[in-house]
Amino acid sequence: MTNITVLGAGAWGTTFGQVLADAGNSVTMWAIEPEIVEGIRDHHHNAVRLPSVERLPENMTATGDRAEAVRDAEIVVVAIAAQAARKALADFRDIIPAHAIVVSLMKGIERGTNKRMDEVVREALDLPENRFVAVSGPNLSKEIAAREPSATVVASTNPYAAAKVANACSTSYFHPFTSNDVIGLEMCGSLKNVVALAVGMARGAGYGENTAAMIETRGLAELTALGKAAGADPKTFAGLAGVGDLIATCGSPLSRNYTFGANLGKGLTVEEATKVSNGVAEGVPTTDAVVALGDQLHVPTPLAFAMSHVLHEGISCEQMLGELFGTEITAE
Ligand SMILES: NC(=O)C1=CN([C@@H]2O[C@H](COP(=O)(O)OP(=O)(O)OC[C@H]3O[C@@H](n4cnc5c(N)ncnc54)[C@H](OP(=O)(O)O)[C@@H]3O)[C@@H](O)[C@H]2O)C=CC1
Ligand SMILES: O=C(CO)COP(=O)(O)O
Repeated sequence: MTNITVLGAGAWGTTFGQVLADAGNSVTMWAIEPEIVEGIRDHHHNAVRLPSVERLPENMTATGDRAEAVRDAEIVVVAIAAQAARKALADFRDIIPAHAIVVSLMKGIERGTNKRMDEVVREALDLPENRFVAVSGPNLSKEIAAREPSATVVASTNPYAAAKVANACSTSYFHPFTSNDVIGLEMCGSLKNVVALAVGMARGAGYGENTAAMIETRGLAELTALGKAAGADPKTFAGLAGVGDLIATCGSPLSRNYTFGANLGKGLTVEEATKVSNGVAEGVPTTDAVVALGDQLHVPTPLAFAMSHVLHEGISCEQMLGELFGTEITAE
């Protein structure tokens, strides 16, 4: 049994907490909102973020006190909305135990700095590379919360840390694979959200399978090119964290990014789609960061560029699709 603390009791943080508890660990959730803390601690229920689970495991508790949350942690899992992570983690910088492994579940690129979450977490906590682990894959929280069979990828440049975290989250229904490609994992998880926005938009506008397949495949080419330029292993993009997560996220209304895009395709404004979103749609702020990262790495990002015009200028789905390809015919 390992003492594990999860920072952020959102839909995925709480679900992953349940996975860790099911695997036999002692799990402490940390959340800001007293209502969420009391719900998990006193009633084993997160009515705000994960109402579909009636009773969370007994070996799962919660606190709003930062020092108490991490005091005995051997593993600290971060599941905070990506754009808020740096600021939220600053308060934990001096209190996380010296040898604890820190795991990021987040899928986003920081707007303004264009940094991946491995970079943000390590900078915010002053964490050495060998204590950082990323987890990413086709992991729609509601399905895993219902204990439906799923797999994920656990990546670290330190094989011992990856193995420790993989063992800690292995259950009969949740199967972790390990990898050493942290950059690839981060790029896949973040960029697929932008692709899901575009696919959702096309679906919301009424288009079918061909259009969805076109966006997903061109999106995969875009995220692979950008990932390679950032230093990722191209093999990662063909795996669970790449194609796997694209299939899950671009194909399900359980995805907040897909749903956000679908609402845009149905004619809602960005403000209206934000209001009805059930949790964070990371692709929205990440879109600008992907365009900026593309400029920085000299990689064309037509899909992210077109989606940034949707988000900032309100262009239609037809216009967005029109922007994906120039008039010139090129080799695939
Ligand atoms: N849901 C899913 O299926 C999956 C999600 N992910 C990724 O995991 C991350 C978290 O997602 P998820 O839990 O679903 O999102 P939710 O929208 O359900 O929750 C977001 C979490 O971030 C916290 N948060 C937001 N702002 C702050 C802040 N300033 N300080 C501290 N905490 C803050 C929220 O706290 P509060 O509740 O108090 O607002 C909440 O715990 C995202 O990056 C997402 O892409 C990855 C795989 C699957
Ligand atoms: O990352 C996810 C599934 O793997 C969840 O997607 P959303 O954040 O769009 O809900």
